[in-house]
Amino acid sequence: MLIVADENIPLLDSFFGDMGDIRRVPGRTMTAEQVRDADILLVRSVTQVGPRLLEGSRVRFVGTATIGTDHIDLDWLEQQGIAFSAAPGCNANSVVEYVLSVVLLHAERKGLDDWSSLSVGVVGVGSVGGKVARKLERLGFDVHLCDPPRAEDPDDEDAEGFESLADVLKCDVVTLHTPLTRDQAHATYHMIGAEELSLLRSPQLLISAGRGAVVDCQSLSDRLDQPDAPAVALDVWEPEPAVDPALMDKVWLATPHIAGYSLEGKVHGTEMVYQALSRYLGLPVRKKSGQFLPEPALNKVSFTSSADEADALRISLLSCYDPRRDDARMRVAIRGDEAERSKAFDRLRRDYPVRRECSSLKVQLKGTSKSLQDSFRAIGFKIKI
Ligand SMILES: NC(=O)c1ccc[n+]([C@@H]2O[C@H](COP(=O)([O-])OP(=O)(O)OC[C@H]3O[C@@H](n4cnc5c(N)ncnc54)[C@H](O)[C@@H]3O)[C@@H](O)[C@H]2O)c1
Ligand SMILES: O=C(O)[C@H](O)[C@H](O)COP(=O)(O)O
Repeated sequence: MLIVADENIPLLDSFFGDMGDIRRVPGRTMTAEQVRDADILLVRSVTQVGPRLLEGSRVRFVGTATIGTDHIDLDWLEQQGIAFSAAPGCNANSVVEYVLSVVLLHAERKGLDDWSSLSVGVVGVGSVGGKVARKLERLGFDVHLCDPPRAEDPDDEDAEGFESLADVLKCDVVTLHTPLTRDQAHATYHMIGAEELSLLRSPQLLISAGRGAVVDCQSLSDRLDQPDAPAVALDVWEPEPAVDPALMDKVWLATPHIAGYSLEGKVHGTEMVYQALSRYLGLPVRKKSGQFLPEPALNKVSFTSSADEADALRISLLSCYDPRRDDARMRVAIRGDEAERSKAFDRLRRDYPVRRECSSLKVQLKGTSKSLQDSFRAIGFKIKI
């Protein structure tokens, strides 16, 4: 069996080595020629999968080690009888930690003593947005939710209290977690356009961590030229990989589509596709991720009752993930003509440093308040009292 795989899928040999021969190819430029004799195709978000890539090939199973599926022509795969699996939720926690760190830095920049005094609007309340909302609620934030497809779904038992997009855009922070969809009810392509952007004003913060084209980035660039523009944190761009350097200069935090790039998120993505392929082939479905996610023995911090509680939370969260490091790397790397910028964007992603989630950090909280301990638990740290 021949498996053709994006070379940037981690742990290909460890997960798929016993299943067949693996041919690694660059995902961004994958060609029909490279996949023609494959039985299995494994991709990430940068490969467009549809008739142009697969017509005339032997491929019977396509797996994407990602949450998003907007790069896959799902209808065509179904018509062809080609099995498909994504990795829903694999890196949701990583995106949540990106959002929490961005909100923390925003509150700090605004000089707020209590970050949870901010109201947060979550647009798209699925796997990622739902987790963002639950964690923020546990941390005491005033959270508002917008998800019209769920609000209209009669079978969704938890679909309560959803608000309109216009109402949610009144929050201090608005964070976008919808898929990119076109030609369907509540399509999200350019959902945040000139009109919506005119409703967002300084000192509000817009975070975009779903897909770039959910925001009309030309309108965003124009809006950011105005003096009352909101602050913006962009993890996803329109277009990628050729990020517009003028837009990058105007946004507060610029990161190269890495919100989901924790080690845990990447390993779980590969494992979920491996398990789906095992089921498809009728092989035993094993869990292998644990061996690649060791407990980092050195990652321990401790605070006592004398610690400033806000500082303890801040130090711990930012020591796990500080988006300013990714922002700094991106601003240095993205330069030159379109081809150079595209290469730099992909290089930043390919060579991304190992990033562990908060659950990998052991925090000792001797003699601290119950509310601080609850906050650490809500974020996902392991705590020792
Ligand atoms: N930046 C990153 O690194 C990164 C990482 C993971 C996922 N993503 C993106 O985030 C998206 C969401 O992931 P998920 O796991 O939460 O998906 P999901 O399918 O679990 O949830 C998406 C939610 O968005 C809702 N939605 C759809 N159209 C909407 C609209 N017009 N307005 C408001 N809500 C709408 C859906 O009803 C659903 O509840 C993915 O599709 C992917 O594109 C980005
Ligand atoms: O959809 C997802 O899971 C994320 O956007 C993911 O982080 C994309 O990563 P890529 O496949 O582009 O490496």
